[in-house]
Amino acid sequence: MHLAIIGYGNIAQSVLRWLAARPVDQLSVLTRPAARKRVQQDKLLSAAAHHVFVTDSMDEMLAGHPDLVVECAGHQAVIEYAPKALKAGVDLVLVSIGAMADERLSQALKEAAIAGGGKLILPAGAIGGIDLLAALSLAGEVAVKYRGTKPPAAWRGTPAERATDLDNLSDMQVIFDGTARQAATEYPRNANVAATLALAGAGFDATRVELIADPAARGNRHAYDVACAAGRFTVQIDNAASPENARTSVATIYSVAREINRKRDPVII
Ligand SMILES: NC(=O)C1=CN([C@@H]2O[C@H](COP(=O)(O)OP(=O)(O)OC[C@H]3O[C@@H](n4cnc5c(N)ncnc54)[C@H](O)[C@@H]3O)[C@@H](O)[C@H]2O)C=CC1
Ligand SMILES: O=C([O-])CC(=O)C(=O)O
Repeated sequence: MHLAIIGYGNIAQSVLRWLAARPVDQLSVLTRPAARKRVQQDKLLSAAAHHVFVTDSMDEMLAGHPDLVVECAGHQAVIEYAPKALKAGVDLVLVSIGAMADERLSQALKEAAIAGGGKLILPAGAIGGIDLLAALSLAGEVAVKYRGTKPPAAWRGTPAERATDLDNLSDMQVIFDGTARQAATEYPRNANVAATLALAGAGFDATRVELIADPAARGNRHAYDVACAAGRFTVQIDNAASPENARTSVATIYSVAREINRKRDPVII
């Protein structure tokens, strides 16, 4: 298998650490130009694959004909690179799924997938139960309410800083109440789960979202309720935060790992 990864941050490096136990044949990594030399020297790469290529050019990456591209670099990188990969006919795992809240970008990605033949794969990321939600939403209208809770530090550098004094919170506080579209747009590094639920279920405008800063939180809690004619269910996960990026839950890393296995294994679940 030839795996290509866009970005070389917490998720990318953690996935490569996991790959060392079962390396891929070829690995291409797309970094920012300033990081390319440093990344080339990282021993994680040679442990994760038999042949390694590091580049800062998407065209160069696609010229190697990867079997699967995994984007884990953020919403701006989705705009820059995702349509190109799909147009080239390569399957793409979109980790920064909240970028799909932009209708024009979402439409452009679908059109690129149709034109090129690459599949746009939307992973479960930090949440679970997406299989059931997507199935039930085929049976009729679903009502979905999501609550995302993280420690105050995970909300630094976001609009939550204007809503509350993150450094002096003594109790949990709702820092956002609105739609999944607003949440994914205003919190691009913290509300991808809201977008995942919206895409699997009721859509970006009907999915209700609360984001909460909680000084007592030890990790990232994602909880949601689903109600529809075919049934009701509730999911709650208390995710451990990634050591390298407290905003990102460890489950996200293994959701990417699962998508890599789904591409290379004969039996998939
Ligand atoms: N679907 C889900 O449930 C989740 C999705 N995410 C998404 O995954 C993204 C990555 O998460 P982490 O790895 O924890 O973040 P990170 O900040 O540790 O790593 C992102 C890396 O991408 C690089 N990058 C950014 N723009 C780039 C570009 N144009 N070209 C090449 N490299 C670029 C950065 O330099 C950085 O090294 C987040 O920004 C978030 O949008 C994160 C958590 C959960
Ligand atoms: O990793 C998580 O806990 C979820 C996250 O950041 C997001 O939804 O963007």
